[in-house]
Amino acid sequence: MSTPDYGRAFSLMREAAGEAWGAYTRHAFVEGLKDGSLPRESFLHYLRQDYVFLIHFSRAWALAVVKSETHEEMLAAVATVNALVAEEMQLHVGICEAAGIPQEDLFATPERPENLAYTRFVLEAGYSGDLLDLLAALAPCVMGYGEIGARLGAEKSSETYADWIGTYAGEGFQGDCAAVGQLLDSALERRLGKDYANSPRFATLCDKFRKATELEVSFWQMGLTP
Ligand SMILES: Cc1ncc(CO)c(N)n1
Repeated sequence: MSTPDYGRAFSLMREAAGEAWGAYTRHAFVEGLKDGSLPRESFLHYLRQDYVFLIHFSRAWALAVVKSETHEEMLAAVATVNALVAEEMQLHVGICEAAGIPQEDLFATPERPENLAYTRFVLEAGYSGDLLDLLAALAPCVMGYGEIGARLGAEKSSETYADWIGTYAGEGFQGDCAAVGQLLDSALERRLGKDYANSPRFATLCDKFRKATELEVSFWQMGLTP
């Protein structure tokens, strides 16, 4: 299976993240989703935490609207806020409701430190930086799940977590990843020029990308320990 193409900047940042990228996208939790061996309890625990994650993640994308400098950037950020709140969070509500966890309980889930660390890291990148700092911290979440979804959609050996896999492998989410990849490329070119990859600033953005990737690894690990 070929890896989906989410743009030039994403490829460069993923490359610069080194081993952390594989540790994230091929984590034991992910392999357990693929072959169905992940315990249901871990999955539901992860989903509850991820619902809280998505609340703060949506706030971070709303901050991307605030930090936008063009109408086009605003449109891309607004579309992502909507995809998160109106589509992805609905998946969590649906699966948890079917498992007997009502939506009110989901919203009141006590936040685990790994979850808190990740989302506040992303928000902080946006509060104290510009759109580039924020996007560098947001990109691993979006495109990482895009890569995982595409691979598991092609390689899964069990239907146990097919709903979850289908959400991230599907056209909707894959389209969101492509759009975020384009936003990242154009935001970089607008602020740093076409040769952005050789600017000193790019190295600091790659650091943010790598840090967020490491926080994704911790998030999966947290999922394995209900
Ligand atoms: C932790 C985490 N990262 C990324 C995504 C994809 O939006 C998600 N739902 N949860």
